[in-house]
Amino acid sequence: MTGRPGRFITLEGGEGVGKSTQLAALATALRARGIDLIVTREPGGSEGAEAIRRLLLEGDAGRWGPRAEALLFAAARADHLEKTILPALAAGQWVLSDRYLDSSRAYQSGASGLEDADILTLHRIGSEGRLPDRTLLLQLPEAEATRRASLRDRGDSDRIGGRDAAYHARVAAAFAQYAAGDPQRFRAIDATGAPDAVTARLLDALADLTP
Ligand SMILES: Nc1ncnc2c1ncn2[C@@H]1O[C@H](COP(=O)(O)OP(=O)(O)OP(=O)(O)O)[C@@H](O)[C@H]1O
Ligand SMILES: Cc1cn([C@H]2C[C@H](O)[C@@H](COP(=O)(O)O)O2)c(=O)[nH]c1=O
Repeated sequence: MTGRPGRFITLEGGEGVGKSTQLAALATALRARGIDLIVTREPGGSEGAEAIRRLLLEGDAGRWGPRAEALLFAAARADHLEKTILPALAAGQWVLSDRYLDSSRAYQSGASGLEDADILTLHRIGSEGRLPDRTLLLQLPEAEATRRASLRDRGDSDRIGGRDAAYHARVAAAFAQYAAGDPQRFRAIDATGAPDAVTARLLDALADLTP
């Protein structure tokens, strides 16, 4: 126990925006400021949720329809929250998560056509509607995101990352819309430029929460 409240921070964005790179850099910078934290990810972050991750991301494009996919993401999130996120917060740790609810809103609703209200209902049932204290949305121009995603995947993208450009454009537009609708929780971060410059922007966006 640190005596200070744990904070729940999520990093969101489309493919290739640099979430993994920035999560690692942010964790290092926050630890250097004396913050005790864990780094986690979705889908995954607990034993059960990692098993669901494999179901979701491996296999044929048509393995799951949009509804089954949304239910699986919600089930994985429920386990992740219960087994990993809530215990860490209760112990006073910060939790930095690579993706969370807003990815389901952007991918399964905004891009796949389910209702946002239905995704939020699944979240209420599965995860008591728990929201992050701050959501950092990394944003890149489409061409740069595509370039970085292909560097990352080297021709071997997963079931969802491999969807077409129009799908990923809808994901990016949905993220932007959700961020604009909730400026208290979201901060939109320009992810262009050198990694260190992006990390500095992320730290600025957490300045009101850091000790
Ligand atoms: N600021 C940056 N400038 C140039 N290249 C970057 C930058 N940040 C990350 N990259 C590169 O872009 C690719 C994608 O980065 P990364 O894996 O961090 O992002 P992501 O796709 O959002 O994360 P995830 O793997 O969690 O989906 C990697 O090859 C990484 O080295
Ligand atoms: C949490 C979550 C994720 N997705 C998608 C987004 C990505 O294509 C993959 C995860 O891969 P990453 O390299 O680990 O980012 O899953 C989704 O569609 N819905 C979600 O709720």
